[in-house]
Amino acid sequence: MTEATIVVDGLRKRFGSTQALDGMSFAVRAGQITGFIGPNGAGKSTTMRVILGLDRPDAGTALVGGRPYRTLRRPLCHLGSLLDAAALQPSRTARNHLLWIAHSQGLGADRVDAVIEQAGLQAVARRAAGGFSLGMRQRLGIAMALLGDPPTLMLDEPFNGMDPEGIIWMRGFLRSSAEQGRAVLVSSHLMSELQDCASRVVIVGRGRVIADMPVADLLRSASGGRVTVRTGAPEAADVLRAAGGAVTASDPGSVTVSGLEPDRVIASLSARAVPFSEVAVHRASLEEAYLELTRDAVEYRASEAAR
Ligand SMILES: Nc1ncnc2c1ncn2[C@@H]1O[C@H](COP(=O)(O)OP(=O)(O)OP(=O)(O)O)[C@@H](O)[C@H]1O
Repeated sequence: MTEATIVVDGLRKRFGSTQALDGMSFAVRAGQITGFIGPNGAGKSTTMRVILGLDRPDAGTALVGGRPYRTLRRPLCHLGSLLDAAALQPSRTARNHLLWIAHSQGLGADRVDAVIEQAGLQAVARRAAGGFSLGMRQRLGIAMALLGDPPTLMLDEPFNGMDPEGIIWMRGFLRSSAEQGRAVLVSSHLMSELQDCASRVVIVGRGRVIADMPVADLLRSASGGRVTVRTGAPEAADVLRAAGGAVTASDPGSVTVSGLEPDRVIASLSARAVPFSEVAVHRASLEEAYLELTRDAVEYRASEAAR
């Protein structure tokens, strides 16, 4: 297993009566995009702020490369982050903004030109950042995160305000960062943005981790092993039950069964000469899997609000 670059262990944080973090623990590994996903208020931003030393936890630890972020001598060379894309000095050009940060970290102008190119900002680098769209600000934030060429990136809602072209660009950027060996933690409350991009997801609700697993496993568990058979044969459901399947839906044109592999479904029907025309394995989208897992966390919030 690759070395973990961010390790969060047992974080707790209370704001007044709100328990924002309630035992948050997970690790982010090199060469992977880890999606950090949860409903509004689940504690994603607070966790990221704690990792950066911007909020102090009531309990627990957050380490970057084995050390607290605040103790790192050149932090931008360890962890690049995008937390609030709107936080800019509006009259400063994008390039000057980057030069200013680079200078404060002992980095040269060569790094500034490199990240302007990596973030696709060449055409607007000499314009005042105050006039940037949110999508352009996100790109400027990405450029800032890359200044120190860090092994780890942590991005809070980087798809916010991006147009479809920007979203595709961002996915490509995240993918190539992971391919280069970086550890990438990306928060989002939209699963669809991370589909086909994250290899692992940490799903959170109510300040703690609900699921932490490879995306492929999450999809497999959410699909529930359901198989739909297109058949008009009335005996199909009974045959599949007799083979050990649980029939979850049955209508004149099809039967849906769980607990049987597609091969077994085909073999059972064929053995009894039951005619069928199609066998389809149900694949859950990441969105469906996520909604299934976070339903309780969301309902909790809704019922709290209703009180
Ligand atoms: N500075 C603060 N003062 C008071 N409450 C806060 C503060 N920061 C966060 N909270 C509360 O802590 C909880 C977690 O918030 P957080 O922003 O970490 O969630 P999130 O998962 O990032 O949500 P979102 O998807 O909406 O950004 C929320 O109930 C929020 O209102």
